[in-house]
Amino acid sequence: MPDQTNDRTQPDVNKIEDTRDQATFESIARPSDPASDALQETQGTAPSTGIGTHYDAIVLGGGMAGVPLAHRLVYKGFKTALIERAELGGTCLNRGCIPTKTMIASARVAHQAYLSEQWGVETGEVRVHLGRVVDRKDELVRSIRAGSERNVAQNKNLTLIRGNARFVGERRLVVNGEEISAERVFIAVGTRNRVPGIEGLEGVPFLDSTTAMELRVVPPHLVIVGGGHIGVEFAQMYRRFGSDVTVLQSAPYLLPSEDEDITTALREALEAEGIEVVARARARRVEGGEGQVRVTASVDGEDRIYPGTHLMIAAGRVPNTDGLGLEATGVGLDGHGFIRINDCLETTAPGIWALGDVRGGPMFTHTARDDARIIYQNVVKGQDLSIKDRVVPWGVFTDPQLGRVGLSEREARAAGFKLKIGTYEARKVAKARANGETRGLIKVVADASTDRILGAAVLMAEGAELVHEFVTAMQLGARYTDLQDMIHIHPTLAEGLNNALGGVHYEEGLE
Ligand SMILES: Cc1cc2nc3c(=O)[nH]c(=O)nc-3n(C[C@H](O)[C@H](O)[C@H](O)COP(=O)(O)OP(=O)(O)OC[C@H]3O[C@@H](n4cnc5c(N)ncnc54)[C@H](O)[C@@H]3O)c2cc1C
Ligand SMILES: NC(=O)c1ccc[n+]([C@@H]2O[C@H](COP(=O)([O-])OP(=O)(O)OC[C@H]3O[C@@H](n4cnc5c(N)ncnc54)[C@H](O)[C@@H]3O)[C@@H](O)[C@H]2O)c1
Repeated sequence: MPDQTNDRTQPDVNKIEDTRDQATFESIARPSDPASDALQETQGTAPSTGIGTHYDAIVLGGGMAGVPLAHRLVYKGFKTALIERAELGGTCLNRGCIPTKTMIASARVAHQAYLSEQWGVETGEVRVHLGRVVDRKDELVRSIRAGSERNVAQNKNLTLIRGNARFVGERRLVVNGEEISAERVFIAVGTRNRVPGIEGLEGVPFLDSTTAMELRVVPPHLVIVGGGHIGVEFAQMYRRFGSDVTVLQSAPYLLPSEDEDITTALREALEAEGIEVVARARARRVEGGEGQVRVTASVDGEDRIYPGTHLMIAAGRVPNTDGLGLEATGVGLDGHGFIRINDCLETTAPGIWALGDVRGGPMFTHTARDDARIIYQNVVKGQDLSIKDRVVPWGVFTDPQLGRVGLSEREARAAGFKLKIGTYEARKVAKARANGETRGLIKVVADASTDRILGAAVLMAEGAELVHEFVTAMQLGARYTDLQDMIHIHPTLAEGLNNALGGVHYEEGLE
C-alpha cells in the first residue's frame, strides 16, 4: 500500500458534512458551497514551493471521474486544481453515453414509425434527416456541458486549468509551460478509441464512435469492425436510420463476455432487423476510398471479403497514459497501458490515485463516479473503502436493452459456485406483448448453497432500468427467495423478473 502519511497535512475536513451525491449530470458539477468556501480560506494547507503553484490536490482529467472528485475535494477545503485539455465532461458527455443515447432515441422513433402499422397506426413515408438528428444531439450535449462549465466556473475555490498535463516528477506536473505540484494527485485521464493493426487502415477513411456521430447523410452500407458495446449499439442505430449494416466480430459471439444464451438472443434480435452479423471474423486488411471500402476478414481460417460504403472501427479502447510522463513517477502500468491500482484505487506511487477508465476494469460512467466516491471517502474521511466486491451493474442500449449486474453463469461456474438459475422469455410477459416488444430473455443466477443472487441479465425492453431490482437485492445481500413473493404491479415488464425468480432451480454445469 502506498504511503499515506501526506494525510497528516489534510485540512480538518470533518467540520462540514457533505452528504449529497452526484446522481445526475447537472449535479456532478455543483455550484460552490459558501460554507466550505469559508472553511477553505482558513484551512488551506499547501505550502509554496517557489516553482509554481502548489495544491492540496490536483485532479488530472475533467471527465466523469475527475469533475465530481474535484468538486468534492473543494467542498472539503482542499485547494484543488482540475486540469482538462479538451471539454469538461470527458468521453461520456461529449463523445459517449449522452450523445449515443440521444441518437439512439431518434433511431428508435424511426424504427417505430417504420413499423407503426403493427400497432394499427399509419404514418406515411418515414424519412430520417440525419443532420437534424445530429443537431439535436449536439444541442443536448452543449446544454449539459454549459451547465457543467458554469458550475466549475462558479466554484471559485476550484482552479480549472485548460491544457495538456505531463508529469515531470512525483506529484509534479507541467501544464501550459508552468510547473505545478500537489500533496495528492488523482489521475482520471480516461481512454480513447483503439485503432487496431489492420493492414491498409492508415490509407482508408474510417469512422470511429466519435466521427460516426457527426455524419449528416445516412451511409448506404456501414461495415463495423467489432461487436462489443460500441459495435452493437451503433449497428442497430444505423440500421434503424436506414443503412445496410455488417458487423464483423472476431470473437465467437457479440458481447463475448456475456452468456451464450443472452448474446445469442441479442444477435437474433439484431438479425431480425436485417443486420448482418459475422462472428469469428477477424478483420485483417482494408482497401478502398471515399464511399467504397472492402474489408478482408479471416472467418474460421478462410479469407472472406465484405464490401461496404463506410467503415467503422469499434475494436476497444486504449488508455490515455502514453505521453503523460508517468516514467517520471513510480506509477506502474499493466501490459495494456492501464494504471495499476490496488483495491483502494491507490497506484504504486505514494500520494497518487487513479480512477475511472484509466484504471482498467469496468469502463462505465457510473463506475468512474463511484471511484470518485471511494477515493473521497478514503482520502478525506479516513475510511477504508474498496472497489472489491462492489455490486456493478451496466447497460447495453440496444433494443432489447441488456441490463446486467454481477456474475454471468459462466463467470459464476468458473468461480466454483454451484448454481440455481431461473430464466424467462420476454415474449411470455403480458406487458411486453401488449407493447409489441417481445424479444429477449431474463436470467437470474444464484448461489445454490446460500440462495444469494450472484448476478442477473435482463435482455428486454427497458432492461437497463429493470435490472436495478436485482442491483438493489444484491446490494442488500438478498436471497432470490426474498424476492420471489414480492408483489409486482400488473401488467408491467417487471413481472417478467418475478417469473424468472419463480422458476429458479438447481442446474448442473455443462462440464
Ligand atoms: C461511444 C461510447 C459510448 C458509451 N456509452 C456509455 C454508456 O451508455 N454508459 C456508461 O456508463 N458508459 C458509457 N461509455 C463509457 C464512458 O464514457 C466512460 O466510462 C467514462 O467517460 C469514463 O470517465 P473518465 O472520467 O474515466 O474518463 P473520460 O470521460 O474519458 O475523461 C478523461 C478526461 O481526461 C482528459 N485528459 C486526458 N489526458 C489528459 C492530459 N494529459 N491532460 C489534461 N487532460 C487530459 C480528457 O480530455 C478527458 O476529458 C461510453 C463510451 C463510449 C466511447
Ligand atoms: N452502454 C455502455 O455502457 C457502453 C457503450 C459503449 C461503450 N462502452 C464502453 O466502451 C468500451 C469500449 O467499447 P468497444 O465496443 O469499442 O470495445 P469492446 O472491447 O467491448 O469490444 C470490441 C470488440 O471488437 C472485437 N475486435 C477487435 N479487433 C477486431 C478485428 N480486427 N476484427 C473484428 N473484431 C475485432 C473484439 O472481439 C471485441 O469483442 C466498452 O468496454 C465499455 O466499457 C459502454
